[in-house]
Amino acid sequence: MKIISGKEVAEHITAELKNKAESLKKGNRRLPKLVIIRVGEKPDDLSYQKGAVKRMDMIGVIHEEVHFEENVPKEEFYKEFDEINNDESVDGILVLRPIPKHLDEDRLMNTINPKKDIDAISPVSLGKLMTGDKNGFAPCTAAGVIEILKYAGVKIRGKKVTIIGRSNVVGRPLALLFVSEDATVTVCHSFTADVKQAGKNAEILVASCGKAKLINSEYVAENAVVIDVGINFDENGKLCGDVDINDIEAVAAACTPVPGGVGAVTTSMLAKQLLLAYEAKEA
Ligand SMILES: NC(=O)C1=CN([C@@H]2O[C@H](COP(=O)(O)OP(=O)(O)OC[C@H]3O[C@@H](n4cnc5c(N)ncnc54)[C@H](OP(=O)(O)O)[C@@H]3O)[C@@H](O)[C@H]2O)C=CC1
Ligand SMILES: Nc1nc(=O)c2c([nH]1)NC[C@@H]1CN(c3ccc(C(=O)N[C@@H](CCC(=O)O)C(=O)O)cc3)C=[N+]21
Repeated sequence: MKIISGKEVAEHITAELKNKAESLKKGNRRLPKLVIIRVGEKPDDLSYQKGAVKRMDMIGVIHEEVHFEENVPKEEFYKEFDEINNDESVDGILVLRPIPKHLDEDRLMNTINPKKDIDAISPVSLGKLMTGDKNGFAPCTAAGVIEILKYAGVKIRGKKVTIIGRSNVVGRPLALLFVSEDATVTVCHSFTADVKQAGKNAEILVASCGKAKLINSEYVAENAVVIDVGINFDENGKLCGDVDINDIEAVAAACTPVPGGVGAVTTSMLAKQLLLAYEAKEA
C-alpha cells in the first residue's frame, strides 16, 4: 500500500504561496490578512489555530488571532465580529466552529461577508458549491481532500466514491465537490444500513466519521484509495485517524496517514483561499 503524503502536498502549495507573498513584498504591495476568531479553549480549535498560524508564518502573510471567553455575551461577540467583517484591511476570516449555542451560528453564517468567507460557511458560498460554481470558496478540509487526490495523480472522473460522514464542514461539501469532478458519490451516516458494503463498493473511500480507527479492512475494497480525514486520539492519547491503517495495509492501494495527511493540507487550503480572496479584492 502506498502512503499518500499530505505533508508533501502542503509543502508544495506552501512554496507556491510563499512565492506569491514574496513578490507582493518586493512590489511594496499590501499583504493579505487573515483573522482567526476563537471562542473558548477546545483542543480541536487550538490545534487547528496552531497549525494555521504556523502555515501563515511560513508563507509570510499577516494574521491576527481574536479570542473570546466561552461565555462572552452575544452582543459583545457580534460587535467585534461586525467590526472585523467590515474592516477593509481584512481579507479572510476563519471562525473556529462550532461556536457556543448562545452565540447563534446562523447569525454568523448569514452576516459574514462572502468575499472574506474563506472556510465557506455563508449561504452564498454553500450555494455556489451546490451549483458547481468554481468562483466561490469551499470548506478547506473538503477542498484539501480533492487537492490531495489530484496531486497524487488519482483519477476522480467516473469513479465510485463513498464518503463516511455527512457533516456541514466535511462530508456534505465534499460530496458536492466530487460530483463536480464527475464522480459517482455515496454518502453514509449513522442511519446507513450497511456502511461496510458501501465502503467495499468504493474505488475512493473517504473516512470522516470522527471514530478512531473504525474503518478497517471490512470497509475497504481491493485496490481502493483511502483518504483519512479523522483527527482523534487513541486509547494511549496518541493522534490517530478514522482508519485502522495497519489493518487495511494488505487491501488498499493507497492511504493518507494521520498525522501528515489531510490535516496538513487543510491549513494550506486556508492560505490558498486567503490569497484568492486578496486577489479578488485587489483586482
Ligand atoms: N483533517 C482536518 O483538517 C479536519 C479533520 N476533522 C476530523 O474529521 C472527523 C469528522 O469531522 P466532522 O465531520 O466535523 O464530524 P461530525 O461528528 O460532525 O460528523 C461525523 C459524521 O459521521 C457520521 N458517522 C458517525 N459514526 C458513523 C458510523 N459508525 N457509520 C456511519 N456514519 C457515521 C455521522 O452521522 P450522523 O450525521 O447521522 O450523526 C456524521 O455525519 C473528525 O475526526 C474530525 O476531528 C474535522 C475537520 C477538519
Ligand atoms: N471553521 C472551522 N473549520 C475547520 O476545519 C475546523 C474548525 N472550524 N474547528 C476545529 C476543527 C479541527 N480542525 C483541525 C484541522 C487540522 C488540524 C491539525 O492538526 N493540523 C496539523 C497537521 C496534522 C497532520 O499532520 O495531519 C497542521 O496543520 O500542522 C487539527 C484540527 C479543523 N477544524
